[in-house]
Amino acid sequence: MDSPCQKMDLEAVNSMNYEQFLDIFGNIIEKCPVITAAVWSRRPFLSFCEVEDRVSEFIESLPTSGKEGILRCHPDLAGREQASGMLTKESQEEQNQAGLTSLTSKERERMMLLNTEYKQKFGFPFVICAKMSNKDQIIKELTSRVQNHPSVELLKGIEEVKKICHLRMQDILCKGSPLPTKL
Ligand SMILES: NC(=O)N[C@H]1NC(=O)NC1=O
Repeated sequence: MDSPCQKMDLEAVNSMNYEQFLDIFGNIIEKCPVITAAVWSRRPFLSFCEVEDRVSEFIESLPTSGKEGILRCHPDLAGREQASGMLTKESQEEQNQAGLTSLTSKERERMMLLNTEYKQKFGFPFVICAKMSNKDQIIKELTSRVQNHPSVELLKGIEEVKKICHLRMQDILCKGSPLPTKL
């Protein structure tokens, strides 16, 4: 379903050139603008929902290594990039909202240990839609998911990527992100 607070005009989106489309939707999948760039060719979209469907189709068409690659583009939660101010603005906002920027030193240490254990086991980072959670739930999930089989975690991680994408799309549409000046 399309977002009820949709402010951006679908016609305007359908008439964007790929640079404009990438400017606005380039980070709906964290640091994977190639996905947005591929999806642009599928215009015209009949709804904003269809943009997300095309993104999901693209992701599902990838082999395991490609899906793992998408997960690897995600920063650790409460990790090095956050500490050094290197997060994308989207990830920064998501981690803020989940309370991950105000962890106690004990919580931060626990997250770091678990993140390291998770990456060593699976070869990709733990991914969860931070905005749909809070720091306590995230630590609990991480503690539990690190026990899973790699094939389960690949599926779970990709499901979370799609949730993150959905909220990023909603955010763009609700904020009525300014259309590119070139239009
Ligand atoms: N590792 C991880 O889950 N990162 C992501 N999650 C989220 O909500 N934003 C991110 O950058």
